[in-house]
Amino acid sequence: MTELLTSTQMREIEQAAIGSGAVTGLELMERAGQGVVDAIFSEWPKLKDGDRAAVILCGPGNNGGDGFVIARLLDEMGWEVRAHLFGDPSKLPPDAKTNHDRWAEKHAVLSLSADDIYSGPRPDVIIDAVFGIGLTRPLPEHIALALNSKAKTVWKRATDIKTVAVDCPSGLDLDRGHVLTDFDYEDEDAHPWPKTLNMADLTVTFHAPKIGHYLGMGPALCRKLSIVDIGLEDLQAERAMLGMPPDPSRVRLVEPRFLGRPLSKRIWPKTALSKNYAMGHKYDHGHVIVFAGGVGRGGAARMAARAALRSGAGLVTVLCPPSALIENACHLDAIMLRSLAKDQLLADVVDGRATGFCLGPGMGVSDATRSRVIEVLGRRAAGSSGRDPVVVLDADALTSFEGDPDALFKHCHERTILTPHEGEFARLFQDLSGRARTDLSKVDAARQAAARAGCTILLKGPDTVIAQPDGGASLHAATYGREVPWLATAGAGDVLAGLIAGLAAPHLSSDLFVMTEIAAYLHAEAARGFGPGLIAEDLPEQLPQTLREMGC
Ligand SMILES: NC(=O)C1=CN([C@@H]2O[C@H](COP(=O)(O)OP(=O)(O)OC[C@H]3O[C@@H](n4cnc5c(N)ncnc54)[C@H](O)[C@@H]3O)[C@@H](O)[C@H]2O)[C@@H](O)CC1
Ligand SMILES: Nc1ncnc2c1ncn2[C@@H]1O[C@H](COP(=O)(O)OP(=O)(O)O)[C@@H](O)[C@H]1O
Ligand SMILES: [K+]
Repeated sequence: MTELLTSTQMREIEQAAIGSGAVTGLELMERAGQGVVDAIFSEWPKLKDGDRAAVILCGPGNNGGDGFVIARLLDEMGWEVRAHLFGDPSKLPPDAKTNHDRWAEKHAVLSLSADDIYSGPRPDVIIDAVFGIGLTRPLPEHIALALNSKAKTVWKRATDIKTVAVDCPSGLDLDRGHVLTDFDYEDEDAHPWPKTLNMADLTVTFHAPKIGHYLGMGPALCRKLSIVDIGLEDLQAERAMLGMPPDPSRVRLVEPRFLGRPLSKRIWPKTALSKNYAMGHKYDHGHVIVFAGGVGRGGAARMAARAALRSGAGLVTVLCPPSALIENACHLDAIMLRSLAKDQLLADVVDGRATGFCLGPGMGVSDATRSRVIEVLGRRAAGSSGRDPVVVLDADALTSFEGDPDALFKHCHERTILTPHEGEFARLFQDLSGRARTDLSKVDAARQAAARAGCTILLKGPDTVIAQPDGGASLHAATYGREVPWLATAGAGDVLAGLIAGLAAPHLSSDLFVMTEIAAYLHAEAARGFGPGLIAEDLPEQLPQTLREMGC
């Protein structure tokens, strides 16, 4: 699956399946438990050999029920199994109780505390089936201590003991990717990570990944994600393939897959790009205008301009103050250059054929930047194209509106995109910032911001969220095998702004949201292709190879 579900959506899908009579809750629990066991042997085939032992940690809900299924299945395979329960067995929900009782007929059910677990013999596998999508509040402290990844070091060769999380490492909020905690931070201001961390070697989830698997701390705690089909597939298929407008009720992952299968390179991103059109004239591919700052501050804009030209724009022009003309002329060839004095009108130097604008990188935080942004947002569709020019606002173009964001939002139109990192986002949307949004996921914060600003928002990070005002949202994840920590380098965001402008400016390109998804993907793929040691200048130069590899 390439759609990420909320806990509520997962419950609805499960309830619809049970309500239709297609399956019972008990059958789903059996498939879930079997799926976890299969995933373990697929990940570590050697565990099939020899005498093996498991510790199963079960919680008070259906996640715990999955745990008792796993305990029974491993026991039937000859494993030495110890099951621990947190909670009162008489209060377990019906299916979990059935599986608990089946286990308890023949085996002891131990209590769940660090002392009880770690005083026992060394297992090969620890199964964390304490909480899944039903977590509503921070873990009780004694459970957090029992689940602390460091606790298993009391056993020899602790790093060889595999921890497998059922649905998620317990304590992770699957809607937000936060760890709920109400005790002991190491140092709340410096790094708001909890003191005890529950990290899995493998996380097995059911039907589809949940949003929290991909946001915030999710990937660091889940480490590796396996999605198990429990037979709900036909009931809630994905609806919106990449390249098509997003389904506002879902969040899609920006990766070339659909319905669990790889998407052909002939479809995405190729068909969304204007350079598929063999007869195209350079103006058909759009003219992007990038605004540069003053003397010595033009590098950011030049990198954005180069990314715009490499990604598909037919023409790119850098506009700079007259004083910076010589500096820029020394650096630019294929990219055109014009000077624009502070009091000069844009219309004096840019004709109506400009189809894309990129403002912010290196421009300076000032009233002059604000005025230019508003002037550019006032330029609307020219001629018969019917499409407003795309306007990408990044960095200083955003910060210039700190304290008065409505002055920006009232001018934004549907071909506008704001591309903040968390710091810039907080300046425009203080109440939705990382610190403020305890009850809101990064995805919902970006959705609300997009609705407020009336335009598309790309909120950066290893978990980059793209959202539009109708709630359509996607998540580009540089995680689970696509890590590119070396992309956290000065100027990488400037390149992304230029990429979006270059991809979305052509007349024949798909809509802004779809092109922004492609930009985020290309950006990370170029960084992956180049590898460690990357600096921002390398990104535009890597693009031809990346585009070729993506079949464009
Ligand atoms: N929804 C589905 O489609 C399926 C769900 N299954 C399993 O069922 C799980 C969901 O089951 P539940 O909805 O029962 O939820 P959980 O088992 O995740 O937990 C719910 C229970 O924990 C309690 N609780 C929550 N936070 C607590 C805290 N901090 N301290 C103490 N108690 C706390 C709740 O009051 C409730 O009793 C999934 O994660 C999955 O493992 C599977 O059996 C397969 C199908
Ligand atoms: N750890 C990371 N993994 C993957 N991508 C990252 C990571 N950190 C930052 N990025 C990406 O790098 C870019 C940095 O942009 P930004 O913060 O605006 O930097 P700058 O202003 O220096 O250009 C963004 O596209 C962001 O998503
Ligand atoms: K769990």
